[in-house]
Amino acid sequence: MIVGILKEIKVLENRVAMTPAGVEVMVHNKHTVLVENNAGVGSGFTNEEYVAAGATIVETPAEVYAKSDMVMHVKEPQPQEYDMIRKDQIVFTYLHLAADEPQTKALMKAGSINIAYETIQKADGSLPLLTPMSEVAGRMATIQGAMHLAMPAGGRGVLLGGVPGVEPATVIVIGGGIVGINAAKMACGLGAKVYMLDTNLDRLRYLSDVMPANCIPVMSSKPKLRELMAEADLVIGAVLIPGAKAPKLITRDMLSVMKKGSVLVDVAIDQGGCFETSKATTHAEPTYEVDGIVHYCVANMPGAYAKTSTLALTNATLPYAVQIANKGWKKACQENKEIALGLNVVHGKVTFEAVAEAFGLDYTPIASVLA
Ligand SMILES: NC(=O)C1=CN([C@@H]2O[C@H](COP(=O)(O)OP(=O)(O)OC[C@H]3O[C@@H](n4cnc5c(N)ncnc54)[C@H](O)[C@@H]3O)[C@@H](O)[C@H]2O)C=CC1
Ligand SMILES: CC(=O)C(=O)O
Ligand SMILES: [Mg+2]
Repeated sequence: MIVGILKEIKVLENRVAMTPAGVEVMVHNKHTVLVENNAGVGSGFTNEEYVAAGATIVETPAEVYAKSDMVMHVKEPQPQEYDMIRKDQIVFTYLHLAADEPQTKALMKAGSINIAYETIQKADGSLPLLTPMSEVAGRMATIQGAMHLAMPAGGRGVLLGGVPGVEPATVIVIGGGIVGINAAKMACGLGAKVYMLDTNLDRLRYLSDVMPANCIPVMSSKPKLRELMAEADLVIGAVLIPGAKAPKLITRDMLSVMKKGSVLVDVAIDQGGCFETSKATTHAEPTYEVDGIVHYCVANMPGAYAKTSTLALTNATLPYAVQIANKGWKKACQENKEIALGLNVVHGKVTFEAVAEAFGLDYTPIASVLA
């Protein structure tokens, strides 16, 4: 198979979908790898390193799309790429379709096979290609929240850990999954008072076992959220219903009980966001203010720490990419249910129920496209 690695074009996105080490593995499996010019530079990999690993450098994204059987990105294809995607081409990347109707329609029109990193799922419910970036984004959420609590950044001037004789800040983490536990670990380490909210009682039991004493896991409910909003200095949104649009848990009226200059970091923004007042921002202009509350809603947070993130992401994606390249998408999906669950749009049909539901489109079960 010919595998094409595209250069990321989202604002200040520095990750790349395959490292030179990954190219070596692909070439060893008898595949041809095309890498767009300078695709790896933001992550510290030169064209020469890719060539030494066996790749061919191509100049333009149009050439990558025109020649590849499977294209790999990190972030979703951008509007200027929609017309380059070919019928029957495999597109393997983060897609986050339930929050993005234009992209869903564009991929349907293209007739491509679109496999989303974020909905590939193991039998135990875990999301192996989302996990590494959730680890990065969770840790980063606390760092960004702490930075934006500084007054020059628009915040209320509270240091997360306080100092001897002065109380620490209160951090609320909504969603106690991978993003949530990583955010809370950092906030606890800095000495904040941390509440973690989740609706899954087993998860709350686990958090209660493993987290330090300054972390308080509590059952998530609207009244509890409303009560905690009044106390919060920093709120981190980290909920997920896999593949679906995020539920809006903090409504605009709830901002009125918050202290002015508090900070909301909506990590779930890639699935549409869990605060009613969230809208996606970029690393170039990451924050805006609503009713005196600072909002940070960057949809590709790990792109800012590209050297760590590219290695973490490609450790996870490569084994799946190799299976798809070795077997073709259909056999890879037939033999590995985890990959089949990544199928979101196939030959114009929406094969992920939550995406179809989000836009009132017809849903086609995966089994019928694999038959
Ligand atoms: N903005 C960015 O750059 C990035 C965003 N993300 C996003 O962060 C979000 C969280 O991802 P993960 O932590 O990996 O997911 P996860 O599946 O590990 O955790 C989600 C948690 O939310 C909980 N939950 C669901 N509904 C809830 C509710 N109503 N109230 C409270 N808790 C609820 C679940 O029980 C689960 O424990 C996803 O939308 C993911 O795509 C992940 C990485 C980077
Ligand atoms: C998961 C995701 O949206 C990201 O890594 O950018
Ligand atoms: Mg997106």
